[in-house]
Amino acid sequence: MCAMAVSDNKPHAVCIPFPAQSHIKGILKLAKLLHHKGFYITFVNTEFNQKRLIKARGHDFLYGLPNFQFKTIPDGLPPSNPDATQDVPSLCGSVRKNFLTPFRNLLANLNGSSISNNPPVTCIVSDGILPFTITAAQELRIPVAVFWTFAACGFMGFYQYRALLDKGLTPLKDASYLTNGYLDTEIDWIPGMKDIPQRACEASAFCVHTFDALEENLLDVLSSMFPHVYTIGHIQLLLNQKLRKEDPLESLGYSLWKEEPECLYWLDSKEPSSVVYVNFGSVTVMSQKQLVEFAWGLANNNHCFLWIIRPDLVIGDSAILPPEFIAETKQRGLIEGWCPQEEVLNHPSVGGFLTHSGWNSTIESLSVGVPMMCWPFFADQQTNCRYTCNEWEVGMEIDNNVKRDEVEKLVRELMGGKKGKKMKNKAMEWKKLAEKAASPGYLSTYLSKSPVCQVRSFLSSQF
Ligand SMILES: O=c1ccn([C@@H]2O[C@H](COP(=O)(O)OP(=O)(O)O[C@H]3O[C@H](CO)[C@@H](O)[C@H](O)[C@H]3O)[C@@H](O)[C@H]2O)c(=O)[nH]1
Repeated sequence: MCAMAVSDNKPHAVCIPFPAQSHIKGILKLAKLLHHKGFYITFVNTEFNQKRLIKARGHDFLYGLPNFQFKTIPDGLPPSNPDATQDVPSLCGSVRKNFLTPFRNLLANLNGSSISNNPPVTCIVSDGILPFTITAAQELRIPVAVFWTFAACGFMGFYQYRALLDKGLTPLKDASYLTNGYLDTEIDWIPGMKDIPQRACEASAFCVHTFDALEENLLDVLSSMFPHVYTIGHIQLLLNQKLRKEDPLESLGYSLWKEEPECLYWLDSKEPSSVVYVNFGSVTVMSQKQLVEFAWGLANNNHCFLWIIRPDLVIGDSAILPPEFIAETKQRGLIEGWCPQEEVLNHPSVGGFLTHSGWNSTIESLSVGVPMMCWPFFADQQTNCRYTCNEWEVGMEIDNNVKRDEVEKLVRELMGGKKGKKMKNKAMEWKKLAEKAASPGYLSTYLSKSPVCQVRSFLSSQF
């Protein structure tokens, strides 16, 4: 009688992310919260990503966590660079074709009492973009909560793609449509059920990584489309409250690349709000020419910068920075391959963030009051950028065809101009609202205001 008997009574959540960095991070954070709520957790990675996590964090990170285990499934893709993000379209194709069978087998093994060492599976917590998990949950007749690591605006953007295609509004006919006024076409229809990304409405709960003050109108629309929509708040703020420093889960990290924490010491040596932090996330790539434009844009003003250049950031080759740039900026620039981003954004020396507008980077920046310069690349990033700049008023967009003069000008504005100061004040307002949305006791205020509930009520009531 012992640990096993205690575990036996626990609800058991099988948590599965889309197999890419930001999704793994988001779902792993949610898994930690669920574990804190008393769940037994099985966390499912692809074999490829599990190897990367072990390489970046050491083998021990998989073990020694009570009631928390990692399992793997194959991704069905041919071998690729083990230190680089896999090709996203190929991954999406493989998720559709190859993931259901091994996932189903894994669930059967977890429920096969003779060989498993865990309680029976009681629910699935799945990334919103993995429809096969809904099939698996229906087969086992257990609830499935989908978690969107996108904002509500990003989700709605994806949702509109379908309608835009159906109405023939996209793709654009030719390059002249970029400049002939076509892009000002007003989108004035109300979303209809037929366009909802497939299967999401079959989930037992629909959780979004956002907070209500940020996206109130869209959340109201979403909650009229789905029966159980929950905003989770900025998940790291919840974790900060819940997990004590000595909690073994605290040390469970998320990065597929080895983090280089030395940059935090470098930041310690800088003045408050004096450093531009530059990071394009885990998927964005750029040409060598674009890299050089960013480099000279950063060099041609006097601000310090911390620039994270992933080994696979530049298309088809390793990043080559001009020696003159290195010489000119060596006193005020630091270049690393990957960093503990949230600690960097939280550092008092960071005054602005040049980002690709991935959702995690955006909400991480908003939640600590750091204004942004946005260079969106693909997917939800253009939508996030638009909201960051126009709705939340904490960002300035850089043209896709990036030029050094524009980068130089916008960095200057961001770090000390009138607009930069206004954006900083606004970012501090969002920070307070994000903290409020994650504070104890916030639930009741929220429930009385809107039908969208917080994930905490979902966690305590669903299972
Ligand atoms: O040096 C680094 C760089 C990034 N990160 C973390 O990696 C995540 C990056 O996520 P995100 O900003 O969302 O960018 P992508 O990695 O590009 O994320 C993909 O997935 C997101 C949804 O999860 C989408 O919003 C993006 O458009 C899509 O590209 C964040 O949590 C960062 O804190 C680090 O810890 N260290």
